[in-house]
Amino acid sequence: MTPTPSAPRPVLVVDFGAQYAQLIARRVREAKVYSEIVPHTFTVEQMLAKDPAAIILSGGPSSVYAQGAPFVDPALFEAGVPVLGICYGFQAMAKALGGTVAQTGLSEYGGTAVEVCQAGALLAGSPDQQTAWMSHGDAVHAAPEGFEVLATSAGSPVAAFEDIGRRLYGVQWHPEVKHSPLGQKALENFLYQGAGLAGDWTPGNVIADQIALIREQVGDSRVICGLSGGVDSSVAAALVQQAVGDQLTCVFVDHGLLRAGEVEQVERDFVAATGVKLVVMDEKQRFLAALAGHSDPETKRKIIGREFIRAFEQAARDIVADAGEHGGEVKFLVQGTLYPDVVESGGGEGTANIKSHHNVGGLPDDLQFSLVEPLRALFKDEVRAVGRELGVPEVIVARQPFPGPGLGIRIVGEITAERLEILRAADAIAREELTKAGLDDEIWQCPVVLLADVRSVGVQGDGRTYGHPIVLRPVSSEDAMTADWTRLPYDVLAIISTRITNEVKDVNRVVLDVTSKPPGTIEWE
Ligand SMILES: Nc1ncnc2c1ncn2[C@@H]1O[C@H](COP(=O)(O)OP(=O)(O)OP(=O)(O)O)[C@@H](O)[C@H]1O
Ligand SMILES: O=c1[nH]c(=O)c2[nH+]cn([C@@H]3O[C@H](COP(=O)(O)O)[C@@H](O)[C@H]3O)c2[nH]1
Ligand SMILES: NC(=O)CC[C@H](N)C(=O)O
Ligand SMILES: [Mg+2]
Repeated sequence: MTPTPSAPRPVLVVDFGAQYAQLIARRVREAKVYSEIVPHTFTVEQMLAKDPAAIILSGGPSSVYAQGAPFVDPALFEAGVPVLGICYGFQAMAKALGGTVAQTGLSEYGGTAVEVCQAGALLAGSPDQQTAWMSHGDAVHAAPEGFEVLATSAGSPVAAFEDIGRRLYGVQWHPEVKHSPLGQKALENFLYQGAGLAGDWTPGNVIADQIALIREQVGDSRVICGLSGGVDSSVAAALVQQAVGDQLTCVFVDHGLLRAGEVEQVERDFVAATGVKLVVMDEKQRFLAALAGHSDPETKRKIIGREFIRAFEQAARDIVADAGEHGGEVKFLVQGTLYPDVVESGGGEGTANIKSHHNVGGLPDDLQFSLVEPLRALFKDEVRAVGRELGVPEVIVARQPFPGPGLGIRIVGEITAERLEILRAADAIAREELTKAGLDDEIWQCPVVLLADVRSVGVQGDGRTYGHPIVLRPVSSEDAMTADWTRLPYDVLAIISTRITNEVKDVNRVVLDVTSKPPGTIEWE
């Protein structure tokens, strides 16, 4: 498999199990510096192999002095790479370099007053007194030799420090959260002054770089793109089309797990809007047969991932056959894979496997295609920015996400044609009413889920029913890594509930999911 082309020199965020590692990476990108997350199990060599422009050590739940706590190899500080430690990362840095860290007896959670004794480079532009958002029980009591103490707070004798000569910096608080009003300023001080970075990266930079990389990777071969009509694959297809023109054919797989009206919409609107060559594969029977009898979410995801590839292989054979003797092999498969798909699938870099996204962790071992994934390093809102810059129509760029495995991961239980029909009907009603109420822009997406293995007693038309519940899962999010449930108006919920229970057979109850992510994920499987 040909590796995906490389990204620019990254600022690595080393994740010590922080709630906010993603957020740190995003804030760095907002400062126009490219950033990636790596697990703390990465060795110094593995980090340096990525040629980092700087390194940020994240917070984390452990205590640096506890047995088995993750630690920082002091060799990292000898490598000449600028480093910023945040909270746990700050404490780990202090300990590794000979400072002392202990419990203070005064934990600081939430907005905390910080006194800046000298601003130095890291806190340049900060007033003497500021509020910063803290979340810790341990504190640095003595800074390592060579460091200047920049700030203190009631519970943190050393709340920030720096060693300008060695380009090492640290803060006890969380500059990445919006509740630290001067947080972004401190991060930018680190990136621009501390690490001397230019701040000239934007998601739009990706376009020229990726077009060049795609040309280099693909040469004059034929390419297919798995196209769903969603944001990611549409933007990926637009990029590849700019790079290699009509070497590209888009392949839309109708796996029978789509929502009502979706095939028609992609066939008609997408082609009209973009002019791409599109092949539609009717693979409903293949997927249904392969999924029969399976109810475990990961098993379903792996089957769907595998069958997608089988369908792409068939499409590739068809394309070659159609082209006759003029046709070369189709060696490349373009996918609209994003950074969150990679992170959640375990990323192959030591992060936990939350769920196997069909296009990453769900790929079969015998994959023959080389993957072309120009958006693999980006978050969704960044992909939308790239799409807008490429001129992809707003109706596509602004679309709510819909997962590749579709309704297959929204039926909790075994997938059957009958259950798909029930869910498709309920989903169509929810979407219609949300659109009618003008709520589409307010929500990120609203999965509608059928609890196929659950039944409850109801009363309809004076008779007893024993039907299934439908779950509504409206969420708001910036990048799908974290989400909150959307507070939909009660009257809209009431209409949806009444219509679903009246119009969809076998459904006698509608429930609302009021869980944020974490702890719940957006989809139920
Ligand atoms: N029905 C489909 N036919 C062909 N390829 C698909 C289909 N569904 C998903 N894919 C492929 O899997 C990738 C991941 O799917 P995903 O749903 O994350 O992205 P998307 O559909 O492009 O965008 P969005 O997240 O906005 O729905 C897609 O980018 C596309 O390459
Ligand atoms: O293409 C996809 N293939 C998948 O296997 C998959 N699983 C989840 N999703 C979508 O990803 C986002 C985050 O979802 P979760 O909170 O459920 O992990 C949400 O937008 C989900 O709809 C998927 N998209
Ligand atoms: N948020 C953090 O990184 C906390 C660090 C450490 N666990 C403490 O309590 O001090
Ligand atoms: Mg999709």
